[in-house]
Amino acid sequence: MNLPAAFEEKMKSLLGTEEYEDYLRCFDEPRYYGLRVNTAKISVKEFLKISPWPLEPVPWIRNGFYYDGESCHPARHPYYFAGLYYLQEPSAMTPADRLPISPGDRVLDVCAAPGGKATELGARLCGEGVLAANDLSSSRAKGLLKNLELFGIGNVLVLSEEPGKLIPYFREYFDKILIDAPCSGEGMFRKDRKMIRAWEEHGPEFFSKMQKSIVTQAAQMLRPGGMMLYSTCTFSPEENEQTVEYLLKEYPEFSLCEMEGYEGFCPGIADAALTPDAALEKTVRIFPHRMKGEGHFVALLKKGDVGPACEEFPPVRTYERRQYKKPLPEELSDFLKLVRRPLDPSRIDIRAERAYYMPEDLPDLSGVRFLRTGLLLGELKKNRFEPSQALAMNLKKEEFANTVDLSADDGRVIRYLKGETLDLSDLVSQKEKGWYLVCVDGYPLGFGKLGGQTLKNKYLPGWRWQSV
Ligand SMILES: C[S@@+](CC[C@H](N)C(=O)[O-])C[C@H]1O[C@@H](n2cnc3c(N)ncnc32)[C@H](O)[C@@H]1O
Repeated sequence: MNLPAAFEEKMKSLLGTEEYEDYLRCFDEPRYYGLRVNTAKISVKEFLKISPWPLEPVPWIRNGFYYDGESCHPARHPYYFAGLYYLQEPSAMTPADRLPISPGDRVLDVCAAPGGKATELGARLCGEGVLAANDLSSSRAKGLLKNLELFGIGNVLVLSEEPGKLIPYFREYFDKILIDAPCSGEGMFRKDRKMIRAWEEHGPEFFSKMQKSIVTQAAQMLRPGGMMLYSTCTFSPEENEQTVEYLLKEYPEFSLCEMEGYEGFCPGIADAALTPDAALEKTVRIFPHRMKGEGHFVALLKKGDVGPACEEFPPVRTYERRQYKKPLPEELSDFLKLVRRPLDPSRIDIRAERAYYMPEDLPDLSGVRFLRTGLLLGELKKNRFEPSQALAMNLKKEEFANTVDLSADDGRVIRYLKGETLDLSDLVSQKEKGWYLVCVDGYPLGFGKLGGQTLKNKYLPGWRWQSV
């Protein structure tokens, strides 16, 4: 294994020469493949009943499992297209799992693309509150939007901004913030050898400056009493303990919190800070030679309360609701009669022929670069309404009046995902027609329009199943 000499030296001083040998040995072991169940769509118990593959629990993550990536291909199964799980390296499941989220929270994921953590944060909101998922890279933010839509998360903002630009809009707005920072990726050397070359171009020093700026910007958007989780997939103290140390120095109202432990977790290294601080032992380091996952660092922090106890949780600021003032277009209200879920009409916003269902209590976002605000319900076309793929993924089967439910081994499922027209003469009568929600084993995949026992395919073309 050809590791940069400077990296080797630092790892030896971090681990000691003997343990460093254990670390090197794990480069010869196979990588781990992980799958995280989308609990917004299916419980872990139900998923285990229908899982097409043997799964082994990731012991420190409630909804995380190992699978055999050499023989199983969960990304090529209809359940993946139904958004029932996310494929994620097991250690990378830790940050979102250890940030406590309650339905109704306002949550910000500052560096969110492609959505490995944001999808879990969104699932735990259970449709209440708001998830703002941001990523500086607008091309990566497109993938983030797709993953959030696939997961069925509708109470979202997908933003693409430099975090400092967001401060005036969201000062002390969020209850929870996750910063999965851009980093030198040392923890991924074992899984992805390309990271070694990247490290040689931009190492810890480069990323540490960026991280300090991101954490201090994010700190200003957290409300007093709120919680922040900082994570990286690297080992270097400059990017881990020292970034946390910097935040604590700049914002003394923050303090480190204990998080739920696991026997393989190592405490953060107090001496790795510029001024050693025992509180840093509350942070967690994950080493690939100590447990079945790649290298990570996770720190959970709380923003101090202000003033006396009665002000501990200042009232949540509310904003004037932007309302669509005119009555809803008839074609939209007709379509919404098929949706069996209480919708608040004042949350429907129509912009440029597109209808959205907006999260509550948003600040005015004019001037922010975004890819999505709210759940895209669909498009108003000439005298008709076309529901969106995002809406199909956000609905549960029982929340739509007309459904076609196919079993995963019915060949029509893959044909539907490929964009083909389906013959449904065995399932529906001649007189049935209109919008149908197509499901696999009870989990929505997308819409189709039925007429004469034939289903016209309305699956989003950009998401179609590609033949290999
Ligand atoms: C470690 S990755 C995030 C992975 C993501 N949390 C996940 O679990 O899928 C870091 C991300 O930070 C983004 N990024 C880099 N600089 C940034 C900045 N200043 N503000 C926000 N995002 C930034 C990168 O585009 C990259 O997508």
